[in-house]
Amino acid sequence: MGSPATEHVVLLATGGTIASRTDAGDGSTVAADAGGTVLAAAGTSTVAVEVVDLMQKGSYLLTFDDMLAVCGAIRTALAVPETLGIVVTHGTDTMEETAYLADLLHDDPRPVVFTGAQRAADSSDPDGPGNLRAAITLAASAEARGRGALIVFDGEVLPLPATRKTETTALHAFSNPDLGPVGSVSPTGEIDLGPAPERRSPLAAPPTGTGIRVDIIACYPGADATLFAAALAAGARGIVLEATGLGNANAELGDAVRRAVRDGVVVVTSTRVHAGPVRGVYGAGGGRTLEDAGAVPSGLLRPSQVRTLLQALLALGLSGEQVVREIRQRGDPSWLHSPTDHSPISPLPGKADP
Ligand SMILES: NC(=O)C[C@H](N)C(=O)O
Repeated sequence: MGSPATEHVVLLATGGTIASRTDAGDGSTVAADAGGTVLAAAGTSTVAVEVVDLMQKGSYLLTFDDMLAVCGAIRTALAVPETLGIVVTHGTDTMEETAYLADLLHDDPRPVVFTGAQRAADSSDPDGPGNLRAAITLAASAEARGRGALIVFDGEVLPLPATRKTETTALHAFSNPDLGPVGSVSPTGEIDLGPAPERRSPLAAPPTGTGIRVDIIACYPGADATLFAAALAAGARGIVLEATGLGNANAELGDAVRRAVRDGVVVVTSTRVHAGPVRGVYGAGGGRTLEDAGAVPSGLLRPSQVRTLLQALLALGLSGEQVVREIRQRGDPSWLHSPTDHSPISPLPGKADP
């Protein structure tokens, strides 16, 4: 990579709105700037930054292999001893997926910090430069070590997992409804971080090109099993139910889940609700029925992130039993809450914790 011999931060540029401009042809907003331009917009930095252009895409266009390529580039950059930390500039739409995958695979104390923008680079008041300055500061800091991957956005530092994009246009694009932010970076670069969470052991890097299919199926009033069956027909090895409430579907989907699990498909129940755990409590097609049919409750993991985890586990070729264990452990609310002072989730009646 020809990295500088002095300590530096590596900026991995992938595109997104932070690198986007208005297309002269059709007026749409498209990723256009290389990483050097994105960095220049942030002004001079006290820390040296090496730019690596990985791709130039809106993050809504990324594939699982693209996400793995980002993780591979992180590993390559961390093989250089002078690398202090990594910044990934990324579209906000699917930052929660790539950052979570990076967090799952991260086996190094040095920080990996994802950031982006809500306003394009050619807007009159872009937010990308400020976000990038904060990300570089954090990636170069000793305070951020040992915390895996982080998202820094609009001054807030957010942990993975359970962080997701919760605003389509507001500058405060991300939140973590369950765990909250872990700290902040002020506009002048002061870092304030809470206690570092205990980390689960890292996953091995899955191979690219496996083509393993994992689909998300939404549950809603009147939903039938048509889309679930279509996913299976398309070859899905895993299905995430974006269920209602505590993780509920209906009797028809419950029957479909039972058959799919019997055929070796991993079915995970997540929820469309923003906060709180998924639990198998209700019958008649609710979460209890789904769990009895063999679905795995995702704990605090929302569909975007548990789909990423499931795809990684299946690509690693783990057994069904191992996949289920990993999902239960990595979504476990008591573990995700444990190292911080966030209030614990109150127990629910009717079903013991998994
Ligand atoms: N704000 C953004 O970055 C959204 C953009 N569409 C993306 O995800 O690439």
